[in-house]
Amino acid sequence: MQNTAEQNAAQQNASTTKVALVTGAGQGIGRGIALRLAQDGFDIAVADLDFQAEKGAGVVKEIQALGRKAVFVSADVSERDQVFAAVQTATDVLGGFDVIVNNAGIAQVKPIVDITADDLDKIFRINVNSVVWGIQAAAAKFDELGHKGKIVSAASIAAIQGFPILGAYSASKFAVRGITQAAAQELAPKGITVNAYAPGIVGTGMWELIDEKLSEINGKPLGQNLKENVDGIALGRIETPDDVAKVVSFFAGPDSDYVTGQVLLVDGGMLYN
Ligand SMILES: NC(=O)c1ccc[n+]([C@@H]2O[C@H](COP(=O)([O-])OP(=O)(O)OC[C@H]3O[C@@H](n4cnc5c(N)ncnc54)[C@H](O)[C@@H]3O)[C@@H](O)[C@H]2O)c1
Ligand SMILES: CC(=O)[C@H](C)O
Repeated sequence: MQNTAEQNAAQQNASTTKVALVTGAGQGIGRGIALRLAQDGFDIAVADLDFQAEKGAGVVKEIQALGRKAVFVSADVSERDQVFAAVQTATDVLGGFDVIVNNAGIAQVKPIVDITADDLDKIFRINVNSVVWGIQAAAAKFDELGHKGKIVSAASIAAIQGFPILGAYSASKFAVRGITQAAAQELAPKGITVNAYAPGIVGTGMWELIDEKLSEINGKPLGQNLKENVDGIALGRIETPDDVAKVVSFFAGPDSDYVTGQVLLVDGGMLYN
């Protein structure tokens, strides 16, 4: 049977339009990544916790205004079944699955001597287990769809050098680095690349919280801890979500096809390797 021009066009679109799922995309760095990948031509699943649904819907509208398809998916990334369900929803609604960005994460601001078992359990479930679930869900979906894919996760400067009073957080981000290196080697035979971005001091809700908690601990005025950290950045300004999104765009796109297992510092010049 001969295809009509319309069928050909639909097939062409299905084979060229790519789908990315970004976790923690209701605000901050995740929102920046979702918008950038939409500009790159991806249709986007905006995943976040249920209480972020309104913000997520706003990001969906921003993506649609860029001419791409988008959907909000409610998911707690610490729950394996919710991550798998989010990948399935993205595939069903957007018609494919090519990239996962395991971006969602939390910070905890506490001296090591005060960290509890519950603290560690919580931060590892959200920052580390989530990355494993995201890798598993994406790799299974790429297999099912019979193509390669890209997995990108959020590390941090705290994945390269321990950050004082962010000990549990640093440990969780070191773990993301280890998982990224291991998964890259395991999944390379399938043509799946696994990389991570390591931002420095990004002006989001996370640093508002870190600054506030540090100030409670060390008595410095609000804004002072943030300022001191920004003062140490060689490029002389605080980082924006867009600065981070440019690196994720590279990892999600074809220019990084020969790059895997890497954790790329995007910190304006704080750490050097
Ligand atoms: N802000 C920084 O300076 C900085 C620096 C380095 C790395 N990072 C990392 O970048 C990522 C994004 O940070 P941000 O600054 O945008 O933080 P943010 O707090 O502004 O946003 C985090 C998002 O993740 C979501 N989230 C939290 N727990 C979740 C869960 N269990 N399931 C699903 N979503 C959840 C939140 O609802 C929120 O929308 C994090 O992994 C963070 O560790 C941030
Ligand atoms: C929050 C974060 O990862 C760095 C320490 O700014």
